[in-house]
Amino acid sequence: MVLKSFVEVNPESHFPLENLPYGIFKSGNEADPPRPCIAIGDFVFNLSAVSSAGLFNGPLLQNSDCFHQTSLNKFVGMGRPAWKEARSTIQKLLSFDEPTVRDNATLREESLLPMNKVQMLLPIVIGDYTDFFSSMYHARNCGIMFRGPDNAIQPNWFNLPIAYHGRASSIVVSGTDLIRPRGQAHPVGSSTPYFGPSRKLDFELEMAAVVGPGNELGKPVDVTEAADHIFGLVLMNDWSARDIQAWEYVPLGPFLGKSFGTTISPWIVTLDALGPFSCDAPKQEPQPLPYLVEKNSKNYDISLEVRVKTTAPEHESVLTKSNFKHLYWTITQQLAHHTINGCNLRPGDLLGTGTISGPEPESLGCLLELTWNGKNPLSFNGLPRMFLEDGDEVVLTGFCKGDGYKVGFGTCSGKSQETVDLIRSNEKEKLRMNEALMSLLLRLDSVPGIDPTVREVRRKVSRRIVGLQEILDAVADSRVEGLQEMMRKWEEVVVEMEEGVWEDERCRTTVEGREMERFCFEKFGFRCMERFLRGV
Ligand SMILES: O=C(O)/C=C/C(=O)CC(=O)CC(=O)O
Ligand SMILES: [Ca+2]
Ligand SMILES: [Mg+2]
Repeated sequence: MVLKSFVEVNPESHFPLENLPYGIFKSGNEADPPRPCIAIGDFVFNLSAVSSAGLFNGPLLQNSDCFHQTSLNKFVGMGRPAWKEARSTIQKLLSFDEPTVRDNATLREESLLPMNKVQMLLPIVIGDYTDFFSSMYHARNCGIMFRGPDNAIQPNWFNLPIAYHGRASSIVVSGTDLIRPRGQAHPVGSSTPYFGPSRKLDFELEMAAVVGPGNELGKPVDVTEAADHIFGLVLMNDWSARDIQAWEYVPLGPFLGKSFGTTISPWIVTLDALGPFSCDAPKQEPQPLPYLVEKNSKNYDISLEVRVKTTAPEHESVLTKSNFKHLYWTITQQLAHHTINGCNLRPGDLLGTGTISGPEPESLGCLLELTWNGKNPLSFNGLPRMFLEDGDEVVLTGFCKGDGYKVGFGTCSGKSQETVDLIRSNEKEKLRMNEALMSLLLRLDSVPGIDPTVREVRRKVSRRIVGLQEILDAVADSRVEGLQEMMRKWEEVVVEMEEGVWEDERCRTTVEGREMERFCFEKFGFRCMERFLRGV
């Protein structure tokens, strides 16, 4: 039976009375501090206001200040009895027949705020973040790509949940722009590594467990009690720069290829809300060692989807549809394994599942797999596409399907920032690009040009570099116009110059022309500059 709230909830909404996910919101009023809330339909329910009104009257919460905090850490650290008490109070207060909030106009106005009028922040202060590698399909695909089919999955993978220690400081909430990372890479077939913006920016469809009560240093959590240490789940995108990652990860694992950004959804859906959607986890063969054996090994049936919105007007593609139930290692096994050496977890720590790929080609959880490391481009709006470009917005979503309702996570989205936007907002970025153009001119000077054809090419390339400097200045100076207008003008100027200067076949076919192209790609790596320099 569908629970009914006095707050109207559309059947397609991710946030009915059965869900009640937790977040931290900031109201439009500058003076109001961030506060805990839950989502109900299109509203947030301010738990600080509810607590101030004395409505959390159970034994664990009535004298607690856990809802007057700027993060959920204190509440999640209180453990399952407090979570259950809060859930039952909130569910009652919001139910259709309960007059306490429904019929109190002042309290209603204070506690129920339209979601589109508030800003959602990171729900927790994340002290530590670990990312697992728990989908067998993902592990196998990566293994085939990197090591070939004969030893795709390393022998340890079936015996323990593999993970790496991630970077907590760069975890951001959905809606935060991402800056394309720069780093070292070493393309196959090249003799030297280069430095520049990543050419293989990727997303990873993941979910992550939010740790509730932690454990004392030296005291592992038993796998049968691990669920009591998990408050809930969020959607997570572990952005990955595949070129940087491939060059750096042997022998100590991922480092700068992943630590530049990780996005999570603002809503934490509790394990209590997910309970009705639990399902059997895959059978594990060989049976793991006793400390990882669960009597009931549970996953959750959560449908997941990734869409990408490109800068082409209104262009959106669904890239993949997967499901949380495909994970081989459960979140409780992950947590038990994490603590088995005595390592202590703390409230608010985040445990990523790893990329959640399924068995079908349509259920792969990252572009690395979907394009087979760039070998099989996808088609975006009719154009071939291997990895993410500036301005692409990646949107993860996920929900459980109940009978007449959904228990969902909302969205987890992030956009790789447009370079023009960066130039305008960041003086250092403009300087960096100017320096790159200057060094390009210097380098051009060192290309010998005795042959008249080469001299001619050099002259044309240097004119184009000067043209680029002018464009850069124009973009940076023109602060009054909107971004859209700026983009339109930028593209127009680029096209104009392409037509005017780069019409000569020789520029594209000479060694110098190709050298310039490679150099600019490494230095800038962004779409319009590349196209401009390539003249295509
Ligand atoms: O199988 C390998 O050698 C490496 C695999 C990966 O690094 C995959 C990866 O990006 C890990 C992740 O899903 O975060
Ligand atoms: Ca990952
Ligand atoms: Mg990442």
